[in-house]
Amino acid sequence: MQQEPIWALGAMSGTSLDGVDAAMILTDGDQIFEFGDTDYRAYSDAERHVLKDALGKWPEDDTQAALDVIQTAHTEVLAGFDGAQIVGFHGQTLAHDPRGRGTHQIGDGAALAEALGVTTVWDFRSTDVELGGEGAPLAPYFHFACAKWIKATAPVAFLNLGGVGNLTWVDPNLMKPDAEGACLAFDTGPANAPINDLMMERRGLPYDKDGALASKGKVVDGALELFLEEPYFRRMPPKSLDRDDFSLMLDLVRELNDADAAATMTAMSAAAVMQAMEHCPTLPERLLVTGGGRHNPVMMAMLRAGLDCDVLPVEDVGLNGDMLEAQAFGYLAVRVLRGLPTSGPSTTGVRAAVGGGKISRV
Ligand SMILES: Nc1ncnc2c1ncn2[C@@H]1O[C@H](COP(=O)(O)OP(=O)(O)OP(=O)(O)O)[C@@H](O)[C@H]1O
Ligand SMILES: CC(=O)N[C@H]1[C@@H]2OC[C@@H](O2)[C@@H](O)[C@@H]1O[C@H](C)C(=O)O
Repeated sequence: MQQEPIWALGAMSGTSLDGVDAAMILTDGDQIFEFGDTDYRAYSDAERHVLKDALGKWPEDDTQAALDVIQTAHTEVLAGFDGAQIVGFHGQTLAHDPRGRGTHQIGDGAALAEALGVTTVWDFRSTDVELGGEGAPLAPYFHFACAKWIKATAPVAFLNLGGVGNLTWVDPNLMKPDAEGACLAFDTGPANAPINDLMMERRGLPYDKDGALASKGKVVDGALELFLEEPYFRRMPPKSLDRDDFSLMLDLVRELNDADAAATMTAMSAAAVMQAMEHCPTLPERLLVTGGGRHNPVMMAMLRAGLDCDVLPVEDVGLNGDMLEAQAFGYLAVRVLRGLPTSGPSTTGVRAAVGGGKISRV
């Protein structure tokens, strides 16, 4: 039975620890009806420091200071929205080891629900991991809805270039995202996180703005080839990564000058995407790029040079690449509320479609 669409407010704090993205979306948990207001709340340097210190920590560790930062920042930004009927609260991933210790997001959804007076869905990844899935990526079912929203009629792929990269191949001709053959999704490899680490180490800067440093360097093939020998690329999807799983990249460029190191690392992230495309059932006509990496012209040019399909920022099809993840968690919150699955065998590798997420009602 068709249910009424409701306004959901999604919030995401990503691996790059820059701040909280928040966005409204009108959905019935199946279709997207409308995108609404968005906002962003940056972390102060002190807050970012606290969060950085907590990366890699597990539930038994003391992460109270980081939790306080997450609760404060989210409450502040989300309280500025009117009309939300439900909140989707991702929280902050501190550690992700789905085949080992599990996955760990901090964020107290019950406290947030109480502070905002709005029912909140949170802890989206644990159930999937407990049932044998990767717990990530979770945006794919939302990407499927986006493919319908942009009225795609042929397979299309979404690429999120955040700290880590993730890809969703979608066949919009199927009815539901959990139908067999509708989605294939996985993390491609490192995207911006190692480049940011290099910039911090070599230049004391948070990132390579507009690929300025990479554009002055040359790609060193030997280092790139060594990188591509990493077994992750040959593992069949679904598969997922933690932010620092590829910290070895920094060692591969240790002897290179700053510009060559930046160019080579940017090429590594692009090459990881090219490897990923080989796993897709078909080469899509369009690769729609979201996340901060779409602002890096060097990375985009490398993708365009290496792929035999159109490589476009999602803005070219009317989506907001800064807010797609926040919108995704609003969309997923409505799916959880309505008992619809949020992941399945082709997105996280979980044995059967599963609806993750706790609901804290007010
Ligand atoms: N103009 C730009 N030039 C180059 N890189 C950029 C630019 N703008 C953003 N970036 C990169 O994008 C990153 C932020 O991307 P994004 O906000 O998608 O990450 P995130 O959501 O935290 O990550 P994830 O999706 O892995 O959780 C920055 O840290 C930077 O590396
Ligand atoms: C464990 C975790 O938080 N993973 C993030 C991270 O950032 C990008 C990539 O790695 C993706 O797997 C995921 O986020 C997006 C929003 C997702 O779940 O789809």
